[in-house]
Formats: sequence, C-alpha cells, structure tokens
Amino acid sequence: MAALDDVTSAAPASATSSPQRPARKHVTVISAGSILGRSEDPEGEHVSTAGVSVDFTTSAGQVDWVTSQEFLRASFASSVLQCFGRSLWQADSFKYSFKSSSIDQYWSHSWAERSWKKLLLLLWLNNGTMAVIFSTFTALGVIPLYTLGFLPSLSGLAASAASAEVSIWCVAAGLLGLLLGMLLWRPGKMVFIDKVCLNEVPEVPEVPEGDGQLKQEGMRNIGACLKHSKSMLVLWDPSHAQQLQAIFELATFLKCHEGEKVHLDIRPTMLAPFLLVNLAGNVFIAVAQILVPFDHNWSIFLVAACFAPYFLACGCLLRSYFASIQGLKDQLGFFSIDDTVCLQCDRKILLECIHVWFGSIEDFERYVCIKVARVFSQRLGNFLCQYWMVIILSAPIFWAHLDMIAKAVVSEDYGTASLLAVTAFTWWLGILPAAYVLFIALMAKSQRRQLRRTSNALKLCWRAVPPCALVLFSKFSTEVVIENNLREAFLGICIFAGTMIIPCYLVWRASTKFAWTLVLIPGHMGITLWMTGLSGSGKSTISVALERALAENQAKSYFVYRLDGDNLRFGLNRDLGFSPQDRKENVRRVSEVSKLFAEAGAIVVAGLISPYAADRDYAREVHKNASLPFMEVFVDAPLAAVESRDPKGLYKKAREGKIKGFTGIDAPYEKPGTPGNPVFVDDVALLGSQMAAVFDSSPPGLAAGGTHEDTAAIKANIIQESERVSWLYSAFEIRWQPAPRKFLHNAMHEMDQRLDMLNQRLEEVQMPQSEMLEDTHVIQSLAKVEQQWGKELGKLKTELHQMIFAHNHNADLMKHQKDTLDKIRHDSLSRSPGSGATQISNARSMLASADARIKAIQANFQKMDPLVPRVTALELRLHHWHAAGGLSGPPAMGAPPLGAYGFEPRPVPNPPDYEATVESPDDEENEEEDEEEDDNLGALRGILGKAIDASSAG
Ligand SMILES: Nc1ncnc2c1ncn2[C@@H]1O[C@H](COP(=O)(O)OS(=O)(=O)O)[C@@H](OP(=O)(O)O)[C@H]1O
Ligand SMILES: Nc1ncnc2c1ncn2[C@@H]1O[C@H](COP(=O)(O)OP(=O)(O)O)[C@@H](O)[C@H]1O
Repeated sequence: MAALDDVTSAAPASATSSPQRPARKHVTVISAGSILGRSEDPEGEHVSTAGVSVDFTTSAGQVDWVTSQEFLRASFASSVLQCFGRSLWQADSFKYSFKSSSIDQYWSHSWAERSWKKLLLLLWLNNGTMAVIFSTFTALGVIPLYTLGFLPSLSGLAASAASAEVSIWCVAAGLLGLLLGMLLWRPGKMVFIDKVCLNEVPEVPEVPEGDGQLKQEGMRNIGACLKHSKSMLVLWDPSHAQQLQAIFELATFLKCHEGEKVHLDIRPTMLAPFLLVNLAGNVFIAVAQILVPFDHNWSIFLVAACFAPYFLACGCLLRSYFASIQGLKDQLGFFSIDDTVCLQCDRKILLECIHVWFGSIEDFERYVCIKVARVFSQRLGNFLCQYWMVIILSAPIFWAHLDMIAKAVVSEDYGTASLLAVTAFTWWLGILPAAYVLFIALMAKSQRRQLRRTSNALKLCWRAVPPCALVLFSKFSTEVVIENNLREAFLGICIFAGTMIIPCYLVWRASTKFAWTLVLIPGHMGITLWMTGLSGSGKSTISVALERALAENQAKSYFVYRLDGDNLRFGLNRDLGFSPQDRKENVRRVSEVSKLFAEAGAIVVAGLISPYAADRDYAREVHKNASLPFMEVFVDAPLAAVESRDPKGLYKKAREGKIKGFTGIDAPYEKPGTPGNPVFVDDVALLGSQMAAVFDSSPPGLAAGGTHEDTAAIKANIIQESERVSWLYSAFEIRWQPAPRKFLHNAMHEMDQRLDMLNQRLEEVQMPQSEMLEDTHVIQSLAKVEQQWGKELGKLKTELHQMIFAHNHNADLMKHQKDTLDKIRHDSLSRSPGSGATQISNARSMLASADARIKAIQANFQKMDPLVPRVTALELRLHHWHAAGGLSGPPAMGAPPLGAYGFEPRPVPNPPDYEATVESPDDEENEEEDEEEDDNLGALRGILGKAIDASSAG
C-alpha cells in the first residue's frame, strides 16, 4: 500500500487547480492486487481477500480486471431512453441494467452537464434517423389524403385567388411523425451508462455491502466495462476535460482498444439546443414558405426579418461552442490531474484505476495530453458538418415542398408539381446542407479571430450573408425558372438542379475542409535536444536557427529554450574550468537545468562540447529517469574545418600551447557512437522532421554562415535520432529501411537473369570444345570468353559484393531491432501483471508479429545465397581456362574474392551508401583495383622472366 500512499499524496483529493504545480514523486506501478488491498498469488491471476477468490482472467486467457462478472453490466438503449429517459431521472434506475459481458456502446458523459441536453442528444443520435425517415414517409402519405379531399385546405396569405388555398398537412404530419419516431423508436443496442449500470449496487456475495463498498467496487470495474465495450459515445461539454471520471473513461477506452478498429463518437451536448433551434427555425421557415408565397415584394423582407433571430441564435450557439473548443486546447494540452474534479465519483478509486490501466499518474497525464487531445481534435473540429445531420435538420423544408406539390396536384398543375419535386430534392440534399456548412465554417472562423463583444452581433450578421446569398440565389433562380417556363422547363429545371448541385458540392467540400482546419493543437511535450561537437563546429549557430524556426515559423509556435555551454560559463558555471571533472560537473548541471525546462514542456536546445560519452550518457539518464525524451545530435564538423574557422582564435592559441587541455587539440573528444536506450514518447519523429526541415529552408543563421559541409549529416542525424527515440512508443512499429531491401530484391533478380545469360553463352562456347577442336581454337574461344564476359563477371562480382555489404548491414539492423525486441520482451515479462495487462499483452502480440517479420525478411535474404556459389563456379571455370589455356593477363574480375564475405551477419565498418551504389556502381574503383592487380602480375612476370633468362643464361 506504500505505492498507493504515494499516489494519494501526489494527487490530493481536493480538486482545486494549483498555479504552482508541486513536483511529483515517481509512483511505481502497482498491481491490481495491491490496489484492492489483497494478496496476489504467484501467478498473479487470482486475487484473494477475506477468503474470497476472484478470477481476473477471461476465457481467452486475457486479464481484464473485472473483480466479479456481476459488474459487467449493460442496459438496452431503449430502456434508458423510454418515457423521456425516465431511467436517467429515477433513483432506482439500476433495475434497468442486467449482467452482460458484451456491451455495444459505452455512453460517457459529464455529471456537470444538464440532463435534458444529454437526453435530447441521445434521443436524436439514437432515434433521429429513423424518426426522420418515418416522418418523411408520413408527410408523403398525407399528399394523397389531401389531394383526394380527405383533408381540408387552409387559407394562405396570398392575394391572388389561385394561390389562396394551401396545405400545411405534410409539415404537420412530418412534425408529428418526427416526435413519435423520436419518442417511440426502440433502439435494440446494449449500452453501458453509469447512471443505470453503476450507480446502484448489484448483489455480489463476495463483497460485503455497507459503507458503499459495492459501489466502489463497481467503479473499480469501469475499466473492464470499457474494455468489453465495442464502441463509445461521449457526450461532450466544456467541463469534460475537468471531470476525472469522464476523461478517465475516454482515455481508458482508447488505451484498452489500441490497435483495434473500434468506433468512437464524440458529440457535444450543445448539439441538443442547436438541433432544437434549427428544427424550430426550419419549421417556421417551412410554414412561412407555404403561407407567404415568394411572389410578393414585401415577403422577402418578412422572411428575412423572421430569419434574423434564428440566425443570431444559431450563430451564438456555434460561437460559444467553438470558444469552448479553444478552451479545450489549454485544458488538454497541459492536462493535469490536479485540475480535475470528481462529481458523483470516488477520486481515490479512480486514481487506483489509473494506476492499473496506465501505470502512473504521469503516464495517464501524458496519454491525455497526446492521445486524447488528438482524438478530440479530430472529432470535434467538424462535428456539425456531417451530411446526415444536416439532412435531418432541413427535413421540414422538404415537407413544405411536399405541401406545395400537393397544392399543385389539387390545382391539376402537374408541370409545377414535377418541377417542385425536383427543386424539393435540390434544396433538401444540396443547397441547404451547403448553406449550413458554410455558415458553420464562417462561425468557426469568426471565433478564431476572437471578435470583440461589441461588434459580435454585427459581425455575426455579416457572416450570415454568404449562406443567405446562396439560399436566395437558388430560391430566385428556382422561381424564375418556374414562372417563365413552367411545363416546358422540366429539362431546364433538371439542368438547374444539376448546376446547383455542383456549386453546393464545392461549397460543402471547401467548408468542411475549412472547418477541419479548426482542429485544436495540443500543447507539446518537453524534450531535450543535446548538441555536441567540437568548439566552432556550429552548435550555437544551429541551435539559434532551430530555436527561431521552431518558435517563429511554425503553424504552432513551440516553447523553445536554448542553453549554450559557452554562455552558461559566464553565470551558472563560472566556477568551472576545463578539467575532465569540471566538464563532467558542467554537463551535470546543464542536464539538470534542461530536465527542469523539459519538464515544464519546453523544447530545450542545449549546445555543449560535452566531449565525454559518459557525461552525455549521464544527461540522457537524467532525462530518462524523468520520462522525458532526449535526443543527442552530433554536430559533426571535422577538426580541420573547425580549426580553419577558428572564430575565437582559440585553436591557434591551443596550437601555440597558450591554452592547455583544449578539446580536439590536447584534450579528447569522444564521438557519439552507439545510441542509448530509447525513451517512450510520441511525436518526436514529427518534431525531428520539422527540425530537419530547418536545414532545407536555409534559416538566417545558417545562410549567413555559408553552407556547412556537414549540414546533411546533421540533418540525417536529427531525423535518425528522433526516429530512434520515438520508435518504441509508436506502438512497436518497426521501421525497416526500405531502400536496401528494394535494392537487394531488384539486384538479386537482375543478377539471376545475367547469370543465366552468362551460363547460356558459356554453353555456346563449350560446343566447339566437345567437338574436340584444336588447341588453338580452344584458346581463341577462351580468349573470347575472357574478353567478352570476364569483365562482365567482374562487374557482377562487384555488385554481388555490394549486395553482401547491404545484406550484412541489414542483418546488423535486424540484429539491433531483435536485441531491442528481446529487451522489451524481457522487460515486459519481468513486469508484474498489475502494471498494465493490456500493454503487456499488446506488446507481446506486437513482438510476435515483429519476430515473424524478421523471419520473413531473413528468408528473403537467404534467396541471395545460391547466387554466390554460381558466381564462384563461373569464376573457377574462367580461372581453369586461364590455367589451361595460358591466356594473356588475369581475368578482369575487379571485386575481391566472394569467399571474403561470409553470409553470417557481421559488422561492417563503413556501410556503403546504398542509394549511390544502386545508381552508380563504383566502376572507377574497380578499374583501379584491376590496374593494381595488373601491375602486380606484370612485376611477377618481370621477375619470372628475369629468372628464366638467368636460368637459360646459366
Ligand atoms: N580548453 C578548452 N576546451 C574547450 N573549450 C574551451 C576551452 N577553453 C575555453 N573554451 C571555450 O569554452 C566553450 C566550451 O564550453 P562548454 O561548456 O561547451 O565545454 S564542455 O562541454 O564543458 O567541454 C567553447 O565554446 P564553443 O566554441 O561555443 O563550444 C570554447 O570557446
Ligand atoms: N552551417 C555552417 N556553415 C558554415 N559555417 C558555419 C556553419 N555553422 C556555423 N558556422 C560557423 O562556424 C563558426 C562557429 O560556429 P558556432 O555556432 O559558434 O560554433 P560552436 O557553438 O559549436 O562553437 C561561426 O563563425 C559560424 O559562422
């Protein structure tokens, strides 16, 4: 329980937000057993207390943290929603739930939000589509009743006698149908909602009732219910991120379904009033459309006057919604559990659950900052732009058209009726959705510009102009076509509908895209970028450029802090010299300062010579212990280059012996070599690529300093390092180098073909041999072979040699990956089952798939093996011919003997640049080697010749 005490002391029960957040203790991962105050058996699967044994494993053998199956509960959505959602109001709503290990949807909500909003939204989301279909068919069904005279006509406000009789039966029937559909439709899915499934206590014999223990036990099992849920619906409101239970539910759902395809729906509760206002507004417009025909000069002003409050109401709702999304950015980007509140939930139990599912509070917070924030940004950015929702909203306009069609049919004006049918669909499916989405996008934009309150109303009206213009334009053009062409214009109206659909589609596309750009950007995590390199290598220059690029030229500006070793020696480290001990202390202090800044969320760019690998490892360790990412970037400028720059004249002085112990001259610099242990963090690769982009965009600092000869290397280093750092966290996704693999595959194929060709040609050459030709012919043939294919074979060997290099290098990479996998496997096995069963089981399945991939790639590599003996055989044959035929000169095979490259993976000192080798095999080098061999043989011949001469003379 000691670990638990740590938790509670780290996260006080009072949920007040503290301006100065106390430094947290590191809480070790605790097992579910210790959380529940129980003793675990050695297997870790059965937990017992007071003689109670509870099985934590499912039939599939997975641990799912359910203390009793009784706590896995669900209710039918219809039972929750029936009778105006009475289960949500009643005290004894628990009776509507039942034991179920399968939950279709988990309904998560915040207790701070008003119940009517949540209920209305639930009704809308679950019954809305069916209700609209039902109501539209009801409205359609009314047309024959009206046209056959079963329903009376009403008097319109029109002056002309022809249009005096009108019908609003379709609108009325549609409305009634909508209401009945919403209230009476019974969705059959099984859902979990805490009010019904959790707030009361089930009868579990193992757990004694009293002091709310059962209720607490139910809370403990929330995670299991989330794990057993196939999808989730979040009823979001601005207080959501501050509600510990709500944010825990969402984070846990994401966590325990990582890598699975599950459905997550996040809907703001503000949708409920928005839908009500829109529905009411559209019904009003529909009725106005029927009663006040558009042919009156004054009617347009009347309609506009009626529109205004409706627009204002919608605009205000939308703007407050978008403002709350902006708030979410701060809430989640810098999420802290201390800032959350617990309404109707037990904070202590939720903290226990967080430890079970996330390992520690810090891990949970990080998960919320990164993963949950991203999910919100994806889902909430364009929530209203869904087509089906707008279709439901604008259904009353369609019903109004049905009424007008009914009226036209009664007047036996079938031409107008058919024209109206076309326009009804054009309006319903094209124009109105486009106008809606345009309006929403404009409201989002107005929020981003943060209008001042005084000008709000005016600007809102101004923003309403484009969608209104779109609507009015289509209305006018419809009327013009109807008025002027009537029956003959059927084709015309079809063309009109078609031409309206295209701009509507374009407006829709543009607006939804526009709304998408509203996505919130979560605050970034801290990270330290440790620049190491000789004095004058460019650490400061690159750091300044990075700082500027990250802080100024990004869509979101990062919080960057630069620590320069040289400058720090004037203050923090002024008492230090350049002895190894002092340099160690220098690095230690700067590491600690970097860690503090990174903890506060900064991207720290520290530039220190830090010549000793052990000191840099220490800096890495400091960050690793604080779960902070650390990237070591080697600013790799050679000594000759920095000495020629010598901006401070220090190298000169050092050479003259005026400065002692100068790095690179008479003090060592240990180049960075093997990478350290990866740190779990997300988005570092992205940051790395952004930083690497700095080198492409010639930032001011670098441009002024000219082109750094090692810029490309530094850039590659940053990318490589960031990939390495982010490697583990990115769900164990293993990045294989694609280029060498592709190269190997293609090269093997090509070489296979060329070997076939060579063999074929050799067979041709052998033909005369078998016919026992004279020696001279054989010698001539062999000379031809030598001339034509010796070089070819040499080239082939060179390529195979390069392939073997690539193969060995890839094998090294694989070995590295495999070692890391083994380490992870070892770590995961050594962790207790309470430390996050899901992570471990996920990790294990990923390890298994990674193993399978390694094996597959190894098998692929093995295909290269037969090529080597074939080339060697050819080589031998040529060699024998040489020996037999006494050809002049050695065969032109530039590459070293193939036997030199074993097929066992082994370290290659300087792996070749694969891209370069594919594109341009190093012919020059081969030729040089050829020449060298020629020279050697020439010398040998010379010696032999002299020996023969001497012997003949003797
Ligand atoms: N003996 C000796 N060796 C190396 N460097 C020397 C020395 N004496 C002074 N300087 C200047 O000090 C700057 C290096 O400080 P650092 O804190 O980065 O060095 S270290 O990490 O402690 O090795 C370094 O600045 P930069 O050129 O910016 O790296 C030098 O200008
Ligand atoms: N990319 C570059 N190309 C050419 N010269 C550079 C580059 N980066 C730095 N320099 C030059 O090298 C010198 C030392 O750079 P500086 O950033 O002060 O190195 P350090 O901080 O490692 O001592 C400066 O004169 C600078 O103009």
